Amino acid sequence: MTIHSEDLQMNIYQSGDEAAKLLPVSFDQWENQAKKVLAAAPFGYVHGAAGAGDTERGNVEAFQKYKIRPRVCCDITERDLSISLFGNKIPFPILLAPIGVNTILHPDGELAPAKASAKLGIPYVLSNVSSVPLEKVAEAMGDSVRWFQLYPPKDHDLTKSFIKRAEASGFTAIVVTVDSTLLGWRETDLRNAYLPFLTGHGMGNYFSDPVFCSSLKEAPDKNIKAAALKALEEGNNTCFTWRKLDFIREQTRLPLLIKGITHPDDAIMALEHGVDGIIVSNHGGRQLDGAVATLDSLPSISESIQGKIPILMDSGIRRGADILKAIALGATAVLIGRPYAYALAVAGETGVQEVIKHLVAETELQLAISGRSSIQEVDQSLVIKVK
Ligand SMILES: Cc1cc2nc3c(=O)[nH]c(=O)nc-3n(C[C@H](O)[C@H](O)[C@H](O)COP(=O)(O)O)c2cc1C
Ligand SMILES: O=C(O)C(=O)c1ccccc1
Repeated sequence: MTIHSEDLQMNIYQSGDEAAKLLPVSFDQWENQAKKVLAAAPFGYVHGAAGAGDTERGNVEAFQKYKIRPRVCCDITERDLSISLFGNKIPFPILLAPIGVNTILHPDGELAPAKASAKLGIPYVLSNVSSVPLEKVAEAMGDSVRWFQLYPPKDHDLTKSFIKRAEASGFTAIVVTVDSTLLGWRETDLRNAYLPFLTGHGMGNYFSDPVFCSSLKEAPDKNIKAAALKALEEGNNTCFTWRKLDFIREQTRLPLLIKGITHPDDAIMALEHGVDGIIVSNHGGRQLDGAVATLDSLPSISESIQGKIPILMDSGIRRGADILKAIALGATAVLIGRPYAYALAVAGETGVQEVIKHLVAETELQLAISGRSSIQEVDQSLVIKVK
């Protein structure tokens, strides 16, 4: 999809009285509307963070330490936001982050963001804990680029089964998330006694898996809670080490990415263990409280990787300026989390498309007004650190 930022802007300006009826423009508005349409517990699940919320706040605040230093009198008539990732040309440096349990947000569940990303032409990273099984998501996406995120199960046969199913359904990369072998301390969810998996949300891939089902005493629909507890136990893979990553590496020739890296030494370990890409992430502050912001992690990780494999980044991206700063500090692309989750709750597939279109338009205008005509021209010289 081509997005003409000035046309998009002008359409909104000229909508007059209709403007009030249009979908939100800013992240804050999406969040406020999601709060209105959702019950307190599912809203709290998305909004919540670990512990005191320091990591989550820090992710957002880190962007203020860097300021864009524009150049002027550059020809910015033509703009190009496209990047190349594992042989695919992607129109904008944006992916949809893996977010599980989408049926708590919208009846279409993961089918809505999957279709939205297919229309936009950006990769969709499907969560291991999606409510809709991966085969159904693949069917809805045609040939569009999709990656599968894995919470590495303890059981090696289940691991193999998930990877084989993803390969058979046309997913073209595997993302192993390594920051969540235990669920963080999330006070909002504890207060609401709310864990959506226990009522069967987010279990699409497990409950449809022959290896998983054969490990149960009775079919998942006979005892949803028991089956969900078993799935969560598989995910509580507290003995997951680099050796287990090697096992995953051996199972697939697809590009393998590791998600949840914030230390440069771990980035080097990951490279040595054969990954093809690194996702600098702290899970949007939902796992470890008081942790380093991902933007602050980027320069040292970029330094240690030396351009050998792509570095992607998420956690706290809310605006076009954030995207440019992340790219300036070494990211090839960013993943968007909560902004699309809120838009999904408010307006389903249309909402997801809309929130991403606005982000793209803002990024393009920011790029141009800062004196660059292509994402390839964005490097460290775009920003200065001010505090
Ligand atoms: C409701 C919710 C569910 C999530 N589920 C997953 C998941 O299943 N797998 C995963 O790797 N990350 C998951 N994440 C983390 C996101 O992939 C991403 O790292 C994070 O949302 C980025 O931060 P942001 O929300 O500030 O953009 C989830 C995040 C949220 C908000
Ligand atoms: O809600 C999450 O952030 C999430 O991705 C998750 C789900 C299950 C176990 C651990 C993390």
